[in-house]
Amino acid sequence: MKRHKIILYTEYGTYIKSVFQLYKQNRSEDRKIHRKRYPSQAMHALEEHGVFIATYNGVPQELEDAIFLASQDVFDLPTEVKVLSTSDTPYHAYSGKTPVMPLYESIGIENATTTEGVEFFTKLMWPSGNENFGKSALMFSKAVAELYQIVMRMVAKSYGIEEQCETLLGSSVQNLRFMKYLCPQGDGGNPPGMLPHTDISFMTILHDKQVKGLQIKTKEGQWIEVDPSPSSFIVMAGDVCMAWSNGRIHAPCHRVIMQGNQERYSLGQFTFIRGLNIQIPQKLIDEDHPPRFKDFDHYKYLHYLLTSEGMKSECPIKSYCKIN
Ligand SMILES: O=C(O)CCC(=O)C(=O)O
Ligand SMILES: [Fe+2]
Repeated sequence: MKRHKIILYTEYGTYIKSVFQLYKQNRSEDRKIHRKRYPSQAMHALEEHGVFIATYNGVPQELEDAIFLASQDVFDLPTEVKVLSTSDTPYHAYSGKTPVMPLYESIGIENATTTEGVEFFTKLMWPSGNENFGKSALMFSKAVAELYQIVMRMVAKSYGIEEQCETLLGSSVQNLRFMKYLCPQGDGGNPPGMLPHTDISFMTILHDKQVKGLQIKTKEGQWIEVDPSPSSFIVMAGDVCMAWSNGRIHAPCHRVIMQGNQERYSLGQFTFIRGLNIQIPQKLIDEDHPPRFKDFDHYKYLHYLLTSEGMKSECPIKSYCKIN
């Protein structure tokens, strides 16, 4: 089996630095924490911050170039074609330049780690085919899915729930979304690139073409700007992971603010859990941590988000399945 190197960087702003401080007493010389030595680093980062930046060598430079070319290719299509990307699942369809987020446009491939998923999308966009697009999307999605698995196995090892984790991984579906943000025009105040939110996924892995914009809110309420760098993948817990972990893992609020005069392209691989009830692992329940969430189905939760109750709720995951 191919082994990928993953380094959890801890040097991005105060946000990530505070993760570093946890380990400072054990290591004096370097600020990179290797997976073998500190498998619990991922778990701690997700509990404390809900996010960390992984430097991951599973996406070689050629694939990196190819996937951003693919992204440009899809956004260059006429709007009439892009709107053909519909979905029965909320938040999975094409979304473009809405009045609340006029700079933002996104389109996604469901089941992007499967040939069928990628072919379905490619044929919809390019009925006469686009081999380069299909190849890059599938390879990129598979590589990022591998990073997701590495992270989840690290987390599971720390919690002692390796078996349940494999079941969860077996039911994980990857949706790859291409995102594009225009630069703000004129001087009449900056419209948001993306409004503040927490993710509706189990986990999200973000990667951008090195244009700043993403900001993450700390538990203390401070917005931290994420500095993009090559090979950096932002691993972030979604609301569903928070509930699954019995509230131990934090799902951070984040947003995109466009500043400079460059368009921003980013990629998000969103993991959803299909065909398996989300259930808090027994090991994460004890006297000090009574169960805080009922079992639930991730896709039913997605549909709940569009109900009037879900839309009104300040924290839909809690209104949906929190035990009072
Ligand atoms: O473009 C980004 O970096 C963030 C996108 C995001 O937060 C989302 O799609 O949920
Ligand atoms: Fe997000």
